[in-house]
This record gives sequence, structure tokens and C-alpha cells, in this order.
Amino acid sequence: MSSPQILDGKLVAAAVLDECRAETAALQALGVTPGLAVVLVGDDPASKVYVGSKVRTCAELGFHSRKIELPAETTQEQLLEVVRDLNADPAIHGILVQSPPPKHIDEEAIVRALDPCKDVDGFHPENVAKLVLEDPTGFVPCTPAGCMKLLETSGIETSGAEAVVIGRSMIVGKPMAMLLVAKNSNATVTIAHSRSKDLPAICRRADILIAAVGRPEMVKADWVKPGAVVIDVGINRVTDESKKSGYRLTGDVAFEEVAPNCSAITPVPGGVGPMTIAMLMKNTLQAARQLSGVK
Ligand SMILES: NC(=O)C1=CN([C@@H]2O[C@H](COP(=O)(O)OP(=O)(O)OC[C@H]3O[C@@H](n4cnc5c(N)ncnc54)[C@H](OP(=O)(O)O)[C@@H]3O)[C@@H](O)[C@H]2O)C=CC1
Ligand SMILES: Nc1nc(=O)c2c([nH]1)NC[C@@H]1CN(c3ccc(C(=O)N[C@@H](CCC(=O)O)C(=O)O)cc3)C=[N+]21
Repeated sequence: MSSPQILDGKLVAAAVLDECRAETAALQALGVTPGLAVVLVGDDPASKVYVGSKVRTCAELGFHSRKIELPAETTQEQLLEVVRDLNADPAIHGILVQSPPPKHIDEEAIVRALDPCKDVDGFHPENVAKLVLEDPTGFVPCTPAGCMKLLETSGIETSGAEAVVIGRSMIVGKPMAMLLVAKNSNATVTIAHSRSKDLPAICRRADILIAAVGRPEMVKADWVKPGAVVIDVGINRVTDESKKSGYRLTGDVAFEEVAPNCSAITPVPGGVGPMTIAMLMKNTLQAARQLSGVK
């Protein structure tokens, strides 16, 4: 097989961020500075990395941003209070509470407390409903939105394609499936999960395979139809003594063996991850526009 197209998330994300930069300047000229608040409860090292890069990207674009780091012992009521304050803060247009929070926190209650107009993650029930209704005033979760953007900009046809999504989380799998089946994409979608029978056979049907599982290198070469497009959402830290950090990042797809078999594939890192951050910035701009009444 000829070598596959490598879907370069860094490159596409940079183009999205360029658009965002121009739009930020235009909004600022109208007196609106987009503002994003990122809330992190506890000290998970991976979460710290992501939160750091979100805040850094805000600075690069000229957004106002707030990083709110709370100790792991923060109570449900204290976190709700933080969310309520941010809901009421006119300088903040987007609020992201990093997932997952510590176990004693009821994440669903926190998400429901967010002002849906500031819910740039698209997790609030009102935004979930708007996604299903294909109402563009809602916020689309950043990771699946980033996957769609990568497919679009790479010229990959979704209409009529058989798409298989492995994973049914509210952050990736379910919204991904909704976007693929929506009227502007028109894929035929299968959602697989841990109870699915004969996962390799289901995956082999896919023209477009999306892996969002959290299991390092689970998807093998013989799970993939020759010529398929493979989007690897997985970000897994695996021990690697040869690295200074002691770990490396790997996806849910066994890249080395799968890549020669497909027509296009995303790398990890440098694939879906950077797209997630770019789409978060896009969603924050949408929130700033909608909240300030600018067209
Ligand atoms: N690139 C990015 O920006 C982002 C990357 N991620 C990464 O994507 C991956 C998935 O994240 P997330 O959706 O939050 O994870 P969750 O753990 O919430 O969901 C994982 C899904 O995979 C399914 N699953 C687990 N094991 C198997 C198996 N053996 N066979 C089939 N299905 C299985 C689960 O099924 P069931 O429902 O039955 O339990 C579940 O639906 C992770 O690696 C995460 O780090 C996540 C968010 C953003
Ligand atoms: N409320 C909430 N919203 C999220 O969007 C959210 C979340 N919680 N919890 C965790 C996941 C994960 N996530 C990533 C974002 C960027 C990269 C990313 O930029 N990855 C780089 C590498 C980063 C590194 O080196 O660790 C890459 O893939 O190239 C990865 C993962 C957002 N998430």
C-alpha cells in the first residue's frame, strides 16, 4: 500500500487559530475582549498540562483569561460558588471545568450549573439538545468538532461513508457520532463500546474509524479496512524509560502497523489534541459574539 496521508492537527489548528486571531482583533475594535475561565480541581499532572496550554493559547490570541486552580479537597458547594461567580462575571464569555473532577464532586450537577451561554465545552443539556437539533447557536464539544474540522480541511468525504465511533462518552464518542450523522455530514454511523460484540469486525466495516477509548494501541492493523481513514482521539501516557519524563504519549491506535493499511491517519501527539484547543478558542469567540450581541 502507498503511504497514508498524515492528518496534521498542528497545522490545521494553526490555521484555525489564525482565523481566531483576526476575529479577536475585530471584536476588540468593537470593545469586546473574549474572556475564558478554566477551572481545575486537584493536581492531576496531565490536566495541568492541558489547562496550561489552553491559557497560553488565550494569551497568544489576545483573549482575557483566568486560570482557577482549586485544591482536591474543594467541596461541591465551593465549586458551585465558583461557577456562579463566573456565570455572573461580564468579562468571562467561556467557562471550562476540566474533566474529570475528583470523585466526591458530582460533575453533572456542576455542568448543569453552568450558564449554557458560557458552556464552551458543550456539555450542558441545553447544548447537547442543540447539537441533536443541529441548532448552530449551541456549542459543539471541542474534540469532536476538531475531528470534523480535520476531516473537512483534508477533503475527506463523509457523505454516505460508513463511520464507526469506538466510545460513547459525552465528551467525545456521542457528540462525534451526532456530528457525523448530521445533515451536513451524512455519514452512516455505528457507535461501539465495551459491550459491543466482535469489535474488530465492526471496525472493519468503517470507511472512517474514530477511536476514543483510552486504551493504548488497542486498534490493530487487521481491524481496519484497507484504504480507511483513521482518527485517533486517544491520549494515553505509557511508561517509557528512554524518555526524560519517564513516559510517552500514545493513541488508541497501533499507529506503526495500522498506518500502512489506511488512506489517512492522525498521529498522536500532533493530531486531534491541538485541534481540541483550537476549537475551544473558536467556541469562546462564538460565546463572546453571542453574549455581546455582535453579529
Ligand atoms: N485529543 C483530545 O483532545 C482528547 C482526548 N481524549 C482521549 O480520548 C480517549 C477517550 O476519552 P473519553 O471519551 O473521555 O473516555 P471515557 O473513559 O469516558 O470513555 C471511553 C469509552 O470507550 C469504551 N471502551 C472502553 N474499553 C473498551 C473496549 N475494550 N472496547 C470497546 N470500547 C471500550 C467505553 O465503553 P463503556 O461506555 O461501555 O464503558 C467508553 O464508552 C482517552 O484516551 C482520552 O485521553 C479525551 C478528550 C479529549
Ligand atoms: N472540560 C474539559 N474539556 C476538555 O476539552 C478536556 C477535559 N475537560 N479533560 C481532558 C480532555 C483532554 N483534552 C486535551 C486537550 C488538548 C490536548 C493536546 O493538546 N495534546 C497534545 C499533546 C499535549 C501533551 O504533550 O501532553 C497533542 O496531542 O499533540 C490533549 C487533550 C481536553 N480535554
